[in-house]
Amino acid sequence: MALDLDRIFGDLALSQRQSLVIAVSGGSDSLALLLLLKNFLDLRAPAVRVLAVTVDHAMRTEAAAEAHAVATLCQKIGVEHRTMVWTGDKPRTGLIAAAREARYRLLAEAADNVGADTVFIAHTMDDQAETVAMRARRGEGLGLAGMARATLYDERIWLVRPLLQVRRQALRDHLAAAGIHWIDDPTNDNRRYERVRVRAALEDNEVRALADQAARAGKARAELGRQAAKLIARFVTMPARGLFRLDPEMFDGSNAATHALRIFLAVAGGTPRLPDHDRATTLACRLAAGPLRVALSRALVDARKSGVWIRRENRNLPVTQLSATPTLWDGRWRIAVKNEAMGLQVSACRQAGPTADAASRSDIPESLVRAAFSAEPCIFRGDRMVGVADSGDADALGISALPVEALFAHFLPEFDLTAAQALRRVIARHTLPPSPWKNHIDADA
Ligand SMILES: Nc1ncnc2c1ncn2[C@@H]1O[C@H](COP(=O)(O)OP(=O)(O)OP(=O)(O)O)[C@@H](O)[C@H]1O
Repeated sequence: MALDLDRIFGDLALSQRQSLVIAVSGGSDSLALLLLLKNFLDLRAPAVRVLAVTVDHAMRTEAAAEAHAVATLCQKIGVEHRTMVWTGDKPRTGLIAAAREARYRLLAEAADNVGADTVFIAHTMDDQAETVAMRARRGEGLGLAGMARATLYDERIWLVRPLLQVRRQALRDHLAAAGIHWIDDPTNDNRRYERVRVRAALEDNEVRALADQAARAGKARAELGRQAAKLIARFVTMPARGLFRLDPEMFDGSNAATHALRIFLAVAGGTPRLPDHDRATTLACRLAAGPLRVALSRALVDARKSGVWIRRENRNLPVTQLSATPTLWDGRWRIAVKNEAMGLQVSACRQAGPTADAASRSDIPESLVRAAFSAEPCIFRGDRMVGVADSGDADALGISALPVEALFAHFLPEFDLTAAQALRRVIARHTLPPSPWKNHIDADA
């Protein structure tokens, strides 16, 4: 059966983009994506510039020749190609995860170089089914949504997966019909990997069922995010540095209220994952009942008459030497210094600071403003405090400090975008780029 290009790509907002990157390993899936995308653009958006990128992880000797084979094919079909090599030392443990991290970094770098905000990757329905099966085995609730059809990388580049509804065999048939050979990655047969074992155990008819289940779970998660975004817009504020106020009215027993609570616990605590679902649900119920003070997932929740207040728990705050390469401090701030030789560190302020504005408002408890401030980042030289990390004093020393939300900063699946945008309005950060899928319903719509 011929693959329907409009069905695969038709809902993507491509024509207003000047350039796109496509990640091509040389395997069947990404080669097929390359041909299909090229055909689609020739028909529907011929002005868009396409750059195919192959990452050579410098881990197998054949990799350079494989990248070269992709380059040759690209030349034949009139697509620009670039090989990006992962240079530098490889870690002894966690090599696969490090390679993946390096791959996305290099793909994003290639995209930056051509002014593209979109990188196409070729995950298929088979990959999706395997992902969901693996996550189900580990008991990950929200993970059952699988991979999103678009994921925002480092707050700026969309990783787009247009083939999540296409079977791998259909792609191979397409390549065979075009007389194109692909590379078989030997790790695909190595039973040491969980994914390979899961793949082998999946019956053919289970693949579609699991992918459909993932699509339904993805929709449900997006809906939960939209409901939570509405609650966030209505009930959440950040009246002082590092201090969130959730209106007690928000806690109406809904899943959306629990979801919003989990988001702010993660953001205040600087964690890359949402806190445990069941513990957060219990907490949301207790918050509706009355005053309470409890720590969960590095965040401290203080429920008073004046509101439900959330801030970073004042424990285990790191002390980090500053360098020219930005460090993620406490999962909450990205901080760098131009001149490493100055010997500056960042650690928690630990003292009352210039927060008089907020504290002078009678409805904001001053003790909480001070407590929240003391867990914010300050710059130190030895024992002497130089200033708050994002103050003019620090700026004058060549320090750059940007708040980040570890929860959403690195990989943000499209189904969490609406909630992330609502959060960013609360903390007054610029909004994130809209999904490249035209039919995404965002909070702004
Ligand atoms: N070496 C590479 N160079 C360029 N693109 C690659 C490379 N390896 C993988 N990709 C891209 O990523 C897609 C997914 O590849 P693969 O399934 O091997 O990665 P993965 O490790 O499972 O990815 P993830 O960890 O994101 O699920 C490929 O179809 C291709 O688009």
